[in-house]
Parts: sequence; C-alpha cells; structure tokens
Amino acid sequence: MLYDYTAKVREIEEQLLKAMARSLSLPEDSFVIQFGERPSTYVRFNYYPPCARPDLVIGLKPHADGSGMTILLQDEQVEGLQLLKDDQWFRVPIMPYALMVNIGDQLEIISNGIFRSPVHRALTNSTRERNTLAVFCAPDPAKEIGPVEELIDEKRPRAFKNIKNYVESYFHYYQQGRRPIDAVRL
Ligand SMILES: O=C(O)CCC(=O)C(=O)O
Ligand SMILES: [Fe+2]
Repeated sequence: MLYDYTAKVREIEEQLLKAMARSLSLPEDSFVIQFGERPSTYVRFNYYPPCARPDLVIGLKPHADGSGMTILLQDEQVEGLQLLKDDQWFRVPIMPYALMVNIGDQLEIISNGIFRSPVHRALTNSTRERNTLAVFCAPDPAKEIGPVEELIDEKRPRAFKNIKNYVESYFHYYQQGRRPIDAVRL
C-alpha cells in the first residue's frame, strides 16, 4: 500500500514540476530532467505523542526540507505544522484528505531561487497524539543539480553552486542548526 501511495505521489509531483516549469515559460521537462532517471523517494512517518509541556518541547525543530518537493499527508484531526514567513510563524490548517505540497531546498536551487523552500516546524500538544506522512521526492543523488540556465540572467544572477548528493551535506549542517542551503549559496 505504501508503495502504491508513493508511486501515485511521484506522478503528482512530476505533474506539478512540469506545471511549475511551464508557469515560468520553460520547456516543461526543465525541472524533471534534473531529478534524473532514478530520482530518490524517502518516506517518513512522523509520530508526535501527547506532551505534558508543549510550551517547552517542540515536535520537529525548525528546518527546510532537503528534498526537491515534499508531499505531506497531515493528521486528519490534529493540527501542528507551522510555516515561517517574514519572521512570523503561521499555522497550516488541517484539511482532511488534502495533500500539502512543500518546496524543498533542491527545487529552490534548481529554480535559481524563484521557488522558495520555507522553514517550518511541528508543535506538540498536551492532549492528542498526531501522525503525519511525508514523502520526500528528490533528485538522483548521483546527478549534479544546479540552477536552470534559462533562469539565470543579469537581473537574476546565478544564486547557487551546482551540487551532487545534496541530502548528504544537508544532514551535516542540520545537526549544527544551520541552513544547509546557505552552504551552496553564491
Ligand atoms: O509533521 C509535520 O507536520 C511536518 C513534518 C515535516 O516537516 C517533515 O517530516 O519534514
Ligand atoms: Fe519538513
């Protein structure tokens, strides 16, 4: 069942990548191509048990995803996800059966910073457990990725270096509480 789910999620992801490329007047495969022939898919079940001191304990610390795109199935009943925008945290409301699409760092790199990878976190609460399912869709780690040439010009100079296996360096910086994408920023 998980296999069927992730296979379908990948189809959605590909359609979204194509639509996003078209929205920038690029050939529709411009982003998909960078994911390579063997893109990687990681799945994480997040379980947040009730926590007596949600004021002191965070469920998942602030981070931006290291994927290209993450498709999150939120808990149907319990809210907890928040997004950072302009130094303020915004709640992401629950919508049963809706998929939450989140841009990851690698798509920010590929799109030369046009699509941004937002910092987000998950809170805990004292009464109810919360479950979410995240599918991280990322380029083949063996494939070098970098800003699409057509998105680089004088007005928008190249913002990132090319990189291979971004996820590996991601965890190195994550552990230090730093934003991994800053390491490839020019
Ligand atoms: O559980 C959530 O709402 C967020 C999960 C998340 O951000 C992640 O798994 O990277
Ligand atoms: Fe995340």
